[in-house]
Amino acid sequence: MRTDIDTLWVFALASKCRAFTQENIAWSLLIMALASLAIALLHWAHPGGPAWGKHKLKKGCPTGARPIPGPRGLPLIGSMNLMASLAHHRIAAAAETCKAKRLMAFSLGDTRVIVTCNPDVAKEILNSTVFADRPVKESAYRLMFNRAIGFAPYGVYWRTLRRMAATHLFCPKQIKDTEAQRRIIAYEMVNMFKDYDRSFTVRGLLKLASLNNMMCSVFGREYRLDSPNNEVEELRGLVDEGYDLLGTLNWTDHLPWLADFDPQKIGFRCSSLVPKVNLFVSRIIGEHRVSRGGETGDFVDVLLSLQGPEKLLDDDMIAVLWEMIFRGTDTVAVLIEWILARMVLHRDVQSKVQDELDKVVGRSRAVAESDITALRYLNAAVKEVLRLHPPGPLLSWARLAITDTTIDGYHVPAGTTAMINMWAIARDPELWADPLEFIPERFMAKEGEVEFSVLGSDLRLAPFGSGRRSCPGKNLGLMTATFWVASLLHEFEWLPSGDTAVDLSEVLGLSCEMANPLTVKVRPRRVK
Ligand code: HEM
Repeated sequence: MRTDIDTLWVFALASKCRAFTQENIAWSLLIMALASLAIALLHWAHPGGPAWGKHKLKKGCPTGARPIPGPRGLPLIGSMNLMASLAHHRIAAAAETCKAKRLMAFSLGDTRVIVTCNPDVAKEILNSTVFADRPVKESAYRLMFNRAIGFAPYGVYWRTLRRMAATHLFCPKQIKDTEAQRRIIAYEMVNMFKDYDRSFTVRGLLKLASLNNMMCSVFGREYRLDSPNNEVEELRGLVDEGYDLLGTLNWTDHLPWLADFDPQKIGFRCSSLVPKVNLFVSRIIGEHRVSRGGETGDFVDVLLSLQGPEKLLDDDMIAVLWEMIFRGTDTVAVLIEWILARMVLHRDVQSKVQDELDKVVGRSRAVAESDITALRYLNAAVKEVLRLHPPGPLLSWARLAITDTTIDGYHVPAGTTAMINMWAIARDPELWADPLEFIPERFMAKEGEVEFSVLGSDLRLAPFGSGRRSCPGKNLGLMTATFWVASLLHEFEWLPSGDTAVDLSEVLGLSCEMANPLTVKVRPRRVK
């Protein structure tokens, strides 16, 4: 408002001054417009586009620094189009065209981005302390994720949260202690699928099962899959809305001059979601406060029991709990749907998994989590699905350079966003034989060989990321998905639906899921 008034004064004074004739003002405006255009073109002419050009003009570059190759995109907005739909495909194609698979630069409006489709460079980025931060994302901040692990700035607070979650939610003992709840949910899923005598879609039930599982670990709430519940329905709605908001490319993150207009209504939607989340989670925290007798059962109890410097404010606690529910729900369900789709498509692989289940478990009892290590072929099939369909093809959340650094011999300035195209790496013909074929056998270690780990040590396939900010829920997520798939394949033969073929098209939001939900029929194979 103040600037508007100041501008009016300038124009009022100018109109009194002879030099400011209408003609002169028009000329000045034209010259200013041409100068802005020239600057925009100068920025845009730099490899990687306007954000890189702008930085070079403002801050310069160390002498002898080569520019990182990459598309220029359009003046001002750069390569926003790369992030439109299926960004992992578009970025891989651009890297191929620019011969910049190792490292490519591009601009998203004012944001400088680097991306790699190479495992060595990915390792350099993910394992460097310089890239231990996350880029600012309006929706993440508005949805409180900057107070939770995922978007907390790298530092003492983030480290405290990671340590706490590692000790009380993700450590092997805690995962073992929550086995019973996953077994009960597997049992409920089996019973529900058994009742379907026609073809059906699996997605809804898988998401509900994952949500119930997280509700139990985090909030200590136990719900039945077969009886609808208002609380679960409400949370499902909140998670879906949050997922949509975080998964949408927000133009104002990259074009700050758009922020006041909120053209995609993301700010508005976040503002109406946050009070609902606050109310929901505070209610559960309140109930725990009343019923606590000093014992630590679920994750809310753990957070409430923290004392001294670790003690969290209520708002921080809400953020941490909401993030766990949020992150733990869809990733697991999305992965299971892809695995089942591949099993329906590749019936020979499905039969091999079932033969192995019959050998290791037999048909007289249900699968237990303790069987999973011995199910080597099933584990190989899960890895092969993670290779072809990583739930986060760009590793979901990018990284941010805290200081200037050098990556693959190129100078990368502080404040640059880094992405890893895990999808492209996992399909690279130079790294994988017949990369588009579904061959679980490639992950079967031969005598004397070490099993391939997908947990972040080998960047040819690291669907949970790597380094300091890798996924803390990877063991829990992988165990849950593998165990539930083992149970579902042990109990049923999975068949195509008849009228709807399995369609492997993808849609990318925060996770990459099947564009057309999997529709199947099942035939029970374990007679009790
Ligand atoms: C199939 C299941 C899952 C997949 C594929 C997955 C994938 C990922 C990926 C790619 C990242 C980013 C890693 C990086 O920047 O290097 C991440 C981060 C994260 N994940 Fe997972 N995730 C899964 C399950 C879970 C579960 C079950 C939880 C919790 C209950 C969880 C909680 C988190 C959190 C809190 C972060 C942020 C870590 C940080 O910034 O320090 N994830 N996940």
